Amino acid sequence: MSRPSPFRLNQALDLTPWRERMAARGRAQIPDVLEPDAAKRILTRLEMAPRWNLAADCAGRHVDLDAKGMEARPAKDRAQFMALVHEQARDGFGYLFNNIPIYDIYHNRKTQSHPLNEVYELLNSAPMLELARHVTGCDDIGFADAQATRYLPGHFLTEHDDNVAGKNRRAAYVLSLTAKWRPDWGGLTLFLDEHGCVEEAFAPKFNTLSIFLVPQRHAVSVVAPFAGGARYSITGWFRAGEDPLLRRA
Ligand SMILES: O=C(O)CCC(=O)C(=O)O
Ligand SMILES: [Fe+2]
Repeated sequence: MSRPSPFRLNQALDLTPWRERMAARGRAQIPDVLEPDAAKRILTRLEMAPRWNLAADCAGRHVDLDAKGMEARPAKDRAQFMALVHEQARDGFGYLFNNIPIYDIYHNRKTQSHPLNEVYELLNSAPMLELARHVTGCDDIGFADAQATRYLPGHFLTEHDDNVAGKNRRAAYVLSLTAKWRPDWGGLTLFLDEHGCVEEAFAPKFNTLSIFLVPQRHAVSVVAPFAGGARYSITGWFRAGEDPLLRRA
């Protein structure tokens, strides 16, 4: 028997404007998406998480390091690592941010009591998937994958379009849980047109759900050295069909 979810959508949400915005522009930023208490409790779980990975593209290779372990490395090693990450980002696809792989953790039998499993369940709850189908018009959305992300000063994600063959990603989402943010701290989700101009930017905002259709060119601008906090989100994709990992024995 499944447990009742501790996290619920805001029952008073009117999705009409966001569905219209999505139809017109392929993206929408929905405020107050969860019950406020739910958003606060998820943020607390992220703030208390004992381990964050440092995810990066280092010389063209994806690496997942232990964020705290990296901080403890000699300055020379860190500088060498950063030089490779920056070189990759300059003209290619690059990224540097902290993450917790919620989807993988949920599907790993060894971590059945992980505090973020309920976040996977929220994203895959009937009301959330119904919201995603309703707002995007993609009726075949059947599940969501998810990771928690934390962008600290210097973190970024360069331009890409989220399109990966075989993943059936219909729409990307970013559930922002950043309690206090200023757009001049960076960390903006930038949407780019075919000329490389910024069409629109979504700033982190507590308890908002950004949804945008795949494929679509976008980037996360670098977080400023003077940012007054961390940019916390749950991000992933609403995907067509059944979650392939639910078919385990
Ligand atoms: O965090 C964001 O605003 C966007 C994240 C993103 O584009 C991605 O993970 O592919
Ligand atoms: Fe993306």
